[in-house]
Amino acid sequence: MAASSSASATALPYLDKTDFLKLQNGSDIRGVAIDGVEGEKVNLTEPVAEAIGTAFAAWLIEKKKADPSQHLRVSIGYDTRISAQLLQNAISRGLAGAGLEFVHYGLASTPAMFNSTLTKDEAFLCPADGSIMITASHLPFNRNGFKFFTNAGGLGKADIKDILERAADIYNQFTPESLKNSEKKALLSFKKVDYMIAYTSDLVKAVRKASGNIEKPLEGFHIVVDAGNGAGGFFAEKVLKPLGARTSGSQFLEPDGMFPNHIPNPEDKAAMKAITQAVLDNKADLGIIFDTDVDRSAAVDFTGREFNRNRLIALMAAIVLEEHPGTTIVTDSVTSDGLTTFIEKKLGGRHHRFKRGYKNVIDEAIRLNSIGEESHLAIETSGHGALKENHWLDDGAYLMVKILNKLASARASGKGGGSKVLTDLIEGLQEPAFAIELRLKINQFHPDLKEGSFREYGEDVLKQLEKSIGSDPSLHKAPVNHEGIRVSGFGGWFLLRLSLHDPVLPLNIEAPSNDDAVKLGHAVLAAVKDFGGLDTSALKKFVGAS
Ligand SMILES: O=P(O)(O)OC[C@H]1O[C@H](O)[C@H](O)[C@@H](O)[C@@H]1O
Repeated sequence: MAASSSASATALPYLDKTDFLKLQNGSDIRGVAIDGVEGEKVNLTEPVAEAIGTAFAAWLIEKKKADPSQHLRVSIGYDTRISAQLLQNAISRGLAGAGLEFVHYGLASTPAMFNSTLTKDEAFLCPADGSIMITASHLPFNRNGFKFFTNAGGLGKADIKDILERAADIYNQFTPESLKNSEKKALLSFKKVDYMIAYTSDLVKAVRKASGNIEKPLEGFHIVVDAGNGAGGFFAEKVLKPLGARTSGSQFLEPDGMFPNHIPNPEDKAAMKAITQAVLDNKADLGIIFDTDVDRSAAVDFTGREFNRNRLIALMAAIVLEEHPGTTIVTDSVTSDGLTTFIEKKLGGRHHRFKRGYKNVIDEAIRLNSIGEESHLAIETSGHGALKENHWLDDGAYLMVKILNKLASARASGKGGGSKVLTDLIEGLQEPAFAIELRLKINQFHPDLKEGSFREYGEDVLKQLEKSIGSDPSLHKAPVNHEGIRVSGFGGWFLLRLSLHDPVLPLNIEAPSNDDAVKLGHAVLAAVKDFGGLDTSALKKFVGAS
């Protein structure tokens, strides 16, 4: 392990609970880990990360009702961000200081880290009692953060708040001696394994099994991967090649935390354009793209048609509903009306449109199963997706495995090669001619906001919108809606809701034409225009009122 800079610290700057709570991002921790962006001060320092490590240890000991002699084991992995190793070493010191064992996995994916809590194999020092992924997903290079797992899944919002509150107390009790002591302990207990071997071999086995135990079920397929210089490069080498696929033309597989080619994010237009181009240039059968830490993915068929957002959900729903007829597909709130029709009328399933947030969607699917409604797939337009058969693990790589299974089994049953089998699966999906997302910022410093509570202010905006559409006969509020205000009209719909993390009201509009979308935009603008703390400039520009 690298030497610590924190251990030489004499006095750390005082930080209170609020400083720590600012690092919470829903069910993740995220902050600025290194300098390099003007105006963005580092707040995820090494001592802060060390305190978070100790706090997670305390949380885990309580959760597992472990006694101190048990030495719980925690696996730690990271994506390609340049601050990864510093944070890994700091959080390891925090765990070691609290008497826990830790195992470094090095470059890994978020789903692999969760998987390490389920794997039963002492050769890989598994199962881990807890697991930490160091990642900030698709955010810029200077950010980083942590996701935590136990075998019960990813930690939720309340757990993260608890850990950050504990971390604030721990941080303020650090002394030069205690920091030195945890560094010594960490050096003594350092262990490293290449867990990605275990994880990728599970993925390979899954595809072989689905094809009827053929060793190279993807022989003859040409599949290109775009990892955007994130952690997903392993998929070409360690999954596709052993299965027999040709992967030439794959791009940006090398780890580079400056992300020099494009943002690793299947929701990003430039990223999707890059993989589409790679498919067409290489005349490949299929393209696969991942986000930085591989919990999100998307694909591209041989004609360059993107399987992302609603189309990815439609494709996954078609695959899952073949295996589990009638099952419920849980999705996020910004999915299209056409997707509902497709899932319910064409595939014979039920579409349960829930809230935004991958954890919300997964937890809802688990809840439905617990009350007797069968659900096998929880998936977001963002490319996050989890299947019941895969322990509800939020795993972009496993979504792609399901697609590969389909290719391999179609070929094995003589239905031909290529990815047309996938394209055919979503035939009949109606897509809106026009779709847009506008993000309306709430100015937290505006005098209209009482004590800066943007949530309350956002709720007031939503209430006003609800009132206003009630008096417009061309607009109809969705009878069932779990988040924000969803309204149909002019052949389309809009949804205004509070962002999960930011002082923002995202507005999604889908309509048969730009003109219809503008009419829906006008309806929203008319309702919210008097809210001085809401920045409606993007909406005004869209409807041509600026
Ligand atoms: O509410 P928003 O700001 O649009 O963000 C919502 C999104 O945030 C993160 O990216 C989560 O990983 C997604 O699961 C979630 O859907």
